[in-house]
Amino acid sequence: MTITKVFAPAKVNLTLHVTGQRKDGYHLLDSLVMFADVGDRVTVMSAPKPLFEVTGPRATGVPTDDTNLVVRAAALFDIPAHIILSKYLPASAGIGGGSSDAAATILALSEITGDTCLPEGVTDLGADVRVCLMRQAARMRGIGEDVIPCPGLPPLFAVLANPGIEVPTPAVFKALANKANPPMPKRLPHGIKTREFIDWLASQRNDLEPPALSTAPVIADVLQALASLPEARLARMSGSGATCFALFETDKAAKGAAQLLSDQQPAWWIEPARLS
Ligand SMILES: C[C@@](CO)(OP(=O)(O)O)[C@H](O)COP(=O)(O)OP(=O)(O)OC[C@H]1O[C@@H](n2ccc(N)nc2=O)[C@H](O)[C@@H]1O
Ligand SMILES: Nc1ncnc2c1ncn2[C@@H]1O[C@H](COP(=O)(O)OP(=O)(O)O)[C@@H](O)[C@H]1O
Repeated sequence: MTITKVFAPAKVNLTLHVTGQRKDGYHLLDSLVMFADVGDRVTVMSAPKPLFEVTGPRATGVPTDDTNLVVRAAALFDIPAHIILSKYLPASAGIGGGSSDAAATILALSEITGDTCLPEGVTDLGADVRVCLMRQAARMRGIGEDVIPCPGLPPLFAVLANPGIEVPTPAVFKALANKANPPMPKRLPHGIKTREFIDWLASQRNDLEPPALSTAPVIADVLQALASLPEARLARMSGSGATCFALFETDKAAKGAAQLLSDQQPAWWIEPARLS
């Protein structure tokens, strides 16, 4: 039996500019994305018939049927598999948990089958799956299908915080007042130091922050708590929320701040993370 284990990192939208809307309702984005060293785990075993299990500390409420993006991703391959999804990331949280799980499943099954081409239907799994397959710093445009790697950026040290409420992505896009906002500059930073990179990020935006705040006002408390942490240089929301992040210049500062925030807010999901 072949066993393949693949990590499914949290996706963090360091910036998220909404630049337009297509006729089918999907929004055009310009987003700089990095991946965290915290995430879910997908274990795939070749098996005589398909079997799917969800375990882990954040398994509650995650679908175990064929609506799970892992099952949908596995269905793109011709071989049956026993798949165990270990959930560590909160769901509907703006950090692409389901998309990253789907990408990890595709990577695992590609390794098992030896297929080097992506199966057809990947894009239909969700707008974020392409960038999650790349799992490195990337610029994402279009509705998520246009993804280019962004080498030359320093890793960042972050605290991720989620107040425990699920924020559905469609509701946040619907509440967005202005759909046509400026994109990021044509050329993104390259070969810069951490402090300059964070200063540059501070000059960019997440256009979904205002509509997410109107949908879930607790996000303002999360941003305020993150911004108040010692040595925090920037606090911002990821994706359509509710997970927010604070950025620090060192690993030590991020880990200390995560501990402090966990003491203040024991009910929130809080993780220190390295982003790259
Ligand atoms: C907003 C982002 C930013 O990275 O992240 P999350 O907040 O979901 O993590 C993504 O674009 C989300 O990607 P994903 O979660 O895969 O979205 P999908 O399943 O394809 O779409 C869910 C719904 O979001 C809206 N949607 C999504 C992507 C997009 N470019 N425009 C949209 O309007 C649509 O209403 C769609 O029906
Ligand atoms: N593997 C999965 N993990 C979490 N949620 C999933 C998964 N597959 C499907 N879903 C469904 O997708 C919805 C969005 O979850 P998720 O991908 O975590 O959102 P987001 O992209 O905002 O972080 C959830 O409400 C859940 O019902």
